Amino acid sequence: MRVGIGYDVHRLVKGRSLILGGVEIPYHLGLEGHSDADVLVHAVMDALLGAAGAGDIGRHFPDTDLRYRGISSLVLLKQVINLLNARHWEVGNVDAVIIAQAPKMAPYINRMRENIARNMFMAPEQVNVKATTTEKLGFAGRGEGIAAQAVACIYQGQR
Ligand SMILES: Nc1ccn([C@@H]2O[C@H](COP(=O)(O)O)[C@@H](O)[C@H]2O)c(=O)n1
Ligand SMILES: C[C@@]1(CO)OP(=O)(O)OP(=O)(O)OC[C@H]1O
Repeated sequence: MRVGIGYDVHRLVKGRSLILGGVEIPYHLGLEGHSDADVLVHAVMDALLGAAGAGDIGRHFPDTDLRYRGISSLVLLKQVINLLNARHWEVGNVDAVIIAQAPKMAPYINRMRENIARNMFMAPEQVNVKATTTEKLGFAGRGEGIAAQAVACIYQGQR
């Protein structure tokens, strides 16, 4: 069994959609990035790749590659799972936290969890998503960006 950690930050800007865990959240700002900038899914992918000793998302999906421009991060998540499965890794569970002063994530958490689990070929019970503010401290607290952290546990499946 192995564990991995993932952390990502994206800047909040005007003129972009706010997509977290594959859910489009109504808000006057969205996250800037080459892909859909789904910071939550990025943290989950990095946790999975880290657990497998397989680098990080920047290495697998470079932001200089036009194929990834505007892509749904859930599509990339599925590719990460396929990569892990090809190395005989199965995922035990994933736990993640979104760090955002606003908007309120609670109404969307279950859909995020279901989206992430579905794209990992897992049951929703194997995925946990949480949210916290930073009590208005730091970049997240000032609403300049959103961060996410994740941990993943993987194990070698039957060959
Ligand atoms: N963007 C957010 C942040 C937090 N929540 C929920 O509120 C609870 C309390 O947050 P604190 O930062 O004050 O501890 C937290 O446990 C989440 O359930 C949220 O929905 N969206
Ligand atoms: C996901 C990728 C895919 O091109 O693009 P971004 O959305 O910019 O995300 P980031 O976390 O900055 O880096 C990983 C990128 O390679």
